[in-house]
Amino acid sequence: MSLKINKLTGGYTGITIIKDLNLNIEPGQAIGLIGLNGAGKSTTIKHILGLLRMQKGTIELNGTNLTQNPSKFKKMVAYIPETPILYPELTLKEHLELTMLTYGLTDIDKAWQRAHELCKMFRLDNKLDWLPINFSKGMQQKVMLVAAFLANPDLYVIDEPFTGLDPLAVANFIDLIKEAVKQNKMVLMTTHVLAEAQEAVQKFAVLNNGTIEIVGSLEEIRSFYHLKPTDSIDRLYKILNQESANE
Ligand SMILES: Nc1ncnc2c1ncn2[C@@H]1O[C@H](COP(=O)(O)OP(=O)(O)OP(=O)(O)O)[C@@H](O)[C@H]1O
Repeated sequence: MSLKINKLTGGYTGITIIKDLNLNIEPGQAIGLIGLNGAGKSTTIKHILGLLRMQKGTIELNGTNLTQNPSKFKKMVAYIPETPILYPELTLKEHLELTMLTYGLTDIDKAWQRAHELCKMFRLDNKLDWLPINFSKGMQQKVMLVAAFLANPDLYVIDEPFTGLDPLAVANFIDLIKEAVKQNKMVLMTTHVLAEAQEAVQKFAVLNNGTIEIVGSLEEIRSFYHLKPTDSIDRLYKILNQESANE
């Protein structure tokens, strides 16, 4: 049981963005993927979601190879995008029903009990008949969260989780990630908000020049990039910027 990305090389037609990227996530591990704008965080995520064709390398989740068995692989993954993706013609209730169907949740009573708990947590419990057009951006994001945690997959892939959520929702979200980690789930989240992310993840992976330069705690990363104890962690981005300018 684990996510294993081995020597991934990929990107877009005619453009290589990711080069020989290796990353492992073990059960019960949450990793923050960090790097400058344009470093390739979203591109890496798109590869894990099977949305881009790899040029080289392999991606395996719990022994299932993404290229060889994409449908089995994708059922073990829930994606929480930065910009919510909802069906305009489906109500919140119908989105949740669709999630139950897609992820094969067979115990419907138990699934609805969990759905109600999650909706209550994000103050959506009296909005089951609402359509996405009636929701604010933050509320739409919460619908994505409810659906993902209802799906209860082995791997959560989360893009910039904290933008647009109120502090109460951020705290609830972090609690849900911690709970998932306790249940041996895996989490990969991209973020620029290191302080909040640090509450949810144990380690960060630094993406630079198309590859992962180091995976470690913020302390280990500080030491890897020779940051002084008095330096703010934001200085890391200045160093990465200089490194990519020298490439
Ligand atoms: N559809 C696309 N076609 C071609 N190039 C793309 C496409 N999407 C992104 N890129 C390029 O891929 C590189 C990595 O972009 P990506 O979106 O993965 O960065 P990121 O690390 O997620 O950045 P940010 O922090 O700004 O979200 C950039 O140079 C970008 O211009």
